[in-house]
Amino acid sequence: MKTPIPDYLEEVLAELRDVDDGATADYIPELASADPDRSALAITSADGSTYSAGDAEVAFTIQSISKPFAYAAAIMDRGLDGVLEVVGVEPSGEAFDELSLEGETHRPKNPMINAGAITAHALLVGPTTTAADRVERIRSLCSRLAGRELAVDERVAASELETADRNLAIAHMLRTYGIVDDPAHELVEGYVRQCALLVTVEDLSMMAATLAAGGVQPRTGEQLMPPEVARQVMAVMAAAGMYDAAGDWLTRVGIPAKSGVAGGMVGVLPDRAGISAFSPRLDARGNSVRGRMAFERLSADMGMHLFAADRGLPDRVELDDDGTAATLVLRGTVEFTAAAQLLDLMATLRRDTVLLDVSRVHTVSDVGRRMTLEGLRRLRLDGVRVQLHDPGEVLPDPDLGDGGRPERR
Ligand SMILES: NC(=O)CC[C@H](N)C(=O)O
Repeated sequence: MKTPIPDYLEEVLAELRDVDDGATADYIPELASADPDRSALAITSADGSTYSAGDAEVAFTIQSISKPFAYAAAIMDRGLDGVLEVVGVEPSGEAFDELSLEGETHRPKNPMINAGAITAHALLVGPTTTAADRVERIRSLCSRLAGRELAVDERVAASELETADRNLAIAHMLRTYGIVDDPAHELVEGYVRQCALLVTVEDLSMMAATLAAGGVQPRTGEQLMPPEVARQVMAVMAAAGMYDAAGDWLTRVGIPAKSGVAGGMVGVLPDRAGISAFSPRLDARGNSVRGRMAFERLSADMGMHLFAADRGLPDRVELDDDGTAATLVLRGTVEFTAAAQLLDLMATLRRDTVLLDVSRVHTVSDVGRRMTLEGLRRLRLDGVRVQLHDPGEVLPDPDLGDGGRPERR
């Protein structure tokens, strides 16, 4: 069998295919000409499995999604206190490119709006750094987070620089209050090149999954930032990642997220997954229209709202295999992560008989149940004899779609 998660992501995208509200960003000429119909989704679980659908191979510029990662790098390079001295953590309730600072301190309100992001960029590496070293710092960190070498799209960077009056105004404003010292043009050029890093949805989901896993890149196992830094970044994303839509987003979708004007979007679910979407048409606030709708659907379907308190103990799955028959043992609470692991195991097993043992499971979420039954259904379609050991009835009425049931053991 084949794991059904990409099929599900395809289905979410298919449902959004006719949505053509919004428009590509027009203040950066190179972005205005992007193909607006592209769309893609990806999820990387906290254990490093990536599932994607749609135009997953298309690269686009990271734009503002670089901000949380540059903030992480600035904290690692200067310490949290050093960063908090010049950039706050309060939601601004304003547009991303607003020329605004806190009243008394003159700090930018948070690192997710441009004023705070340009300041965080200025903090990279150390006080006597060159512009090129700052860009290399963020490029190399993002590359290690994504698990492959990322490059700057110099055409997009050059195009944005031609129309960068607003960001230049922000940098000059920051200089007048002594928040940054470097020449405004140099800072904006570096920041714009940071925003022009080319990524795919799979890269973004892996970068987000690293935050979700407390700074450990789930595929390489490398600790790329201390857990406290990952936590700080995710908390600021929750407070301010969606700019002036942050409160609406956090209550409705419940996934700390960050969007970019090229149409990308990432979300983080601590201990669970990194999620990403791509679709270039933006709403008035600069967030991808289809991306927003895809996140709403994923959150609702998969029970991903951060404040839905129904998770219980961490879940897991184990395999007991004697060569002809395999027993899959689920434990704890079964929601997306354990069910995705279960489906991955089912997809690689080549056995005549598969017994699913749920005797040690205490709760199965709705998404856990649907994913588990779909896996059993697909195994049976492949001609596998499927059996279920469920003395506690945690999977009541296990209909495999066609009215059939697994054999009871
Ligand atoms: N929201 C965004 O993605 C904005 C990023 C863009 N480079 C800018 O600074 O205007």
